[in-house]
Amino acid sequence: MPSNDGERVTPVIGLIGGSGLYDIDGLADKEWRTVETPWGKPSDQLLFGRLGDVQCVFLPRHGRGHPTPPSRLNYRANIAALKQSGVTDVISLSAVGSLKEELPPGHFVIIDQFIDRSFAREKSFFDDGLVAHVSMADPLCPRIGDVLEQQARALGLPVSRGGTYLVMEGPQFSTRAESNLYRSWGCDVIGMTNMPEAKLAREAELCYATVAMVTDYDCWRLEEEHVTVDAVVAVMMNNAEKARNLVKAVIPVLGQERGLCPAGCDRALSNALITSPASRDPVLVEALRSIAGRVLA
Ligand SMILES: CSC[C@H]1O[C@H](OP(=O)(O)O)[C@H](O)[C@@H]1O
Ligand SMILES: Nc1ncnc2[nH]cnc12
Repeated sequence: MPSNDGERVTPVIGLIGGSGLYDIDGLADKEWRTVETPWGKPSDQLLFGRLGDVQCVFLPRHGRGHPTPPSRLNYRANIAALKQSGVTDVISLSAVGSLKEELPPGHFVIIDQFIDRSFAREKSFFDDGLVAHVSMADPLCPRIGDVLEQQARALGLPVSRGGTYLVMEGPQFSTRAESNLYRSWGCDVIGMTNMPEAKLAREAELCYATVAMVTDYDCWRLEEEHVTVDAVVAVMMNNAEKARNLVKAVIPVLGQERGLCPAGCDRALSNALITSPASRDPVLVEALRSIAGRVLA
């Protein structure tokens, strides 16, 4: 378990593996464990283990074997399960389509912004009886982003720092008009899963960063075949190896004892609750203790 003892944190690293990444090798003392949350079941059991002295928890976002589509993922249970497991820092590993010529398949983008066009998902832990508004101005943790960038460059991986990930509902891929619209908005990559994941991570005061691994050019590039699952999976076989190497390089750095996050991700709820204590729903407050206990008396 992590100790978040005042100003000192012993990090526990959470890894959310996307399409094509259903396991993580190289961990010692591996054990798949069932974790229940007040929001129901996460996508699968969580894989607990350690790399050196650093505790890690891996969750296959769609479940092992990929049974669950993006709109049916229980994002709240996934994030709550990581939080309840003591995770402090989350790395989201995701397959994405490219919306820019200069981001070819095989390229990694350390995302710094999102546009959330998903609409059929539960997006908050908070509800009637306890209302909270966290800031999403900077939705990703720059501290983790720095480490990801340094280690990716040291490994010689093709990587860009910064980029906007457009989150679509799916499960169908985009029409060409949509793809061109998102390009006209200046978006860099497109995927179906990182929202509301990043919003919920912020509400749970988790540091969260995304490595978006380009698998295809979506459907806007006329000289290219439009995206298919087969194409995504073929490229992911390659990307997965690079992602595993990146994770193994990043964990020993991120896992070192540290102070609170300079970006404030781990204190996101400090100024976010608006419902007066007397007006709070006690049942909801009890459920919220697992993710927001720090700010609930
Ligand atoms: C198999 S292609 C579409 C699928 O891949 C991405 O998933 P993830 O972010 O979990 O890697 C995309 O968002 C879609 O869910
Ligand atoms: N083109 C694309 N659109 C949405 N999600 C994706 N995941 C991988 N490629 C994608």
